Amino acid sequence: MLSAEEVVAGYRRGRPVLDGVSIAVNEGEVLGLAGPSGSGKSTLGRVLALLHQPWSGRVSLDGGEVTRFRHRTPPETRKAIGIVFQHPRPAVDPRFTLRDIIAEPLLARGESGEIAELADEVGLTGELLTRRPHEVSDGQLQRACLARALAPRPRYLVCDEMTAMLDASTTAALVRVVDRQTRENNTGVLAISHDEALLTRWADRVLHVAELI
Ligand SMILES: Nc1ncnc2c1ncn2[C@@H]1O[C@H](COP(=O)(O)OP(=O)(O)OP(=O)(O)O)[C@@H](O)[C@H]1O
Repeated sequence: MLSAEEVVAGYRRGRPVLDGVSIAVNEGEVLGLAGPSGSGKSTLGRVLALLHQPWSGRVSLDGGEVTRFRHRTPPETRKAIGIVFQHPRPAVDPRFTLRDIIAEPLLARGESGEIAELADEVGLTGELLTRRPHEVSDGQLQRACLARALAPRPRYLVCDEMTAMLDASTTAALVRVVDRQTRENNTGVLAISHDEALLTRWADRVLHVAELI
């Protein structure tokens, strides 16, 4: 289980965005997180992915506290929690090919054999892998970002408005990829979206940020 307990977090002193929020994502489930713009969904996703350190409260992985920035946690913890953002372009190095983008987390561990398999999993064909970000669409780049997030085979995946920029067919394709991960690898997913209809179709259960206090 990946959980946040009584988290207080924000960006400006004395103005918490999350004020005593608790949430738990179970293995093998898609938990939807809904709420209006500005309600703190992304902040909570970043707290769970260890990219935003809370002022107080805890983040726990299987009951063990991991409340630290990613770079200060052991590699197993970093590997266990992946994240995909709404906007793929700022999330990638524009000089890299899609293949290099997907390979990045694997090369660090000396494993490159899985790249073709991952690319196939997210629906990227061979020739596309040789292109750089400016030569592909947002949807194709987001597929690469999803493959990169899945490369370390994370046990939990935060999808922060992952499909908000994408057309209906790419949205459906990426949701299917994440669903397969959930079923086959028992990955726990936090699906963040302002689109309640999408969450109703996709998630096993849906929570609203306002309910978490
Ligand atoms: N990097 C930041 N610096 C300062 N304030 C921020 C930062 N990121 C978010 N905020 C503020 O924190 C509040 C919550 O933002 P957050 O992005 O977590 O909400 P959200 O529910 O995900 O909204 P959206 O769907 O619009 O992204 C907002 O008032 C936002 O302006």
